[in-house]
Amino acid sequence: MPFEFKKMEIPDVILVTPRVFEDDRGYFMETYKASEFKANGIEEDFVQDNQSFSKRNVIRGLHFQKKPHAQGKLVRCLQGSIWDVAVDLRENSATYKKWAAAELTSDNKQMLYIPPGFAHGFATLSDTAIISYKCTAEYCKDADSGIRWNDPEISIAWPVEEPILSQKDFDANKG
Ligand SMILES: Cc1cn([C@H]2C[C@H](O)[C@@H](COP(=O)(O)OP(=O)(O)O[C@H]3O[C@H](C)C(=O)[C@H](O)[C@H]3O)O2)c(=O)[nH]c1=O
Repeated sequence: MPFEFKKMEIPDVILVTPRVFEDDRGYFMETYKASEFKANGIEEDFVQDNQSFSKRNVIRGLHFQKKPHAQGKLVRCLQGSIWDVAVDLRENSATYKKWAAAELTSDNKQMLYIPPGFAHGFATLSDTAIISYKCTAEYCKDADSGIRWNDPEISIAWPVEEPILSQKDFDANKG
């Protein structure tokens, strides 16, 4: 089994651990396989890949796209380490406005699946971090939305105190 799938405390959020094949040259690993993922609760198809580079203490988020452009995301950290967060915004969910998080690093090679209907954000824990993530819907600027990274109703225990934010994310703080 090349992947291990572990449901988080919000069961639809899934932590995926790939099998890493190491040898004298370095390592190889599969990072996605439709048959394995579909058999383990990640049934959506992915249609767009993104990559971003962030400096220490950057928080990107919390972002989501409004229906019918809601995106699921499969996030992994290629360099450095991030603290990745999913917030359940599905109003009929038993875990509405609850959050789940995982530390994704270039060493642990773990991936977090965040389903459509969730907000996503992360904090950069290393000097720099590069993430790559697959999306189940294409970017739609008009559907782009977000909630405050430090929304008191959600109260995420961020490991960063005075984050570096984009103007968009900073302005979200003005409520
Ligand atoms: C997301 C996206 C952005 N853009 C353009 C729009 C802006 O001119 C520029 C930077 O976008 P933004 O500041 O929204 O980038 P992030 O703050 O990294 O946003 C992302 O961060 C959180 C963590 C996410 O999960 C989302 O994928 C996304 O919201 O790229 C595109 O052209 N295509 C895209 O798919």
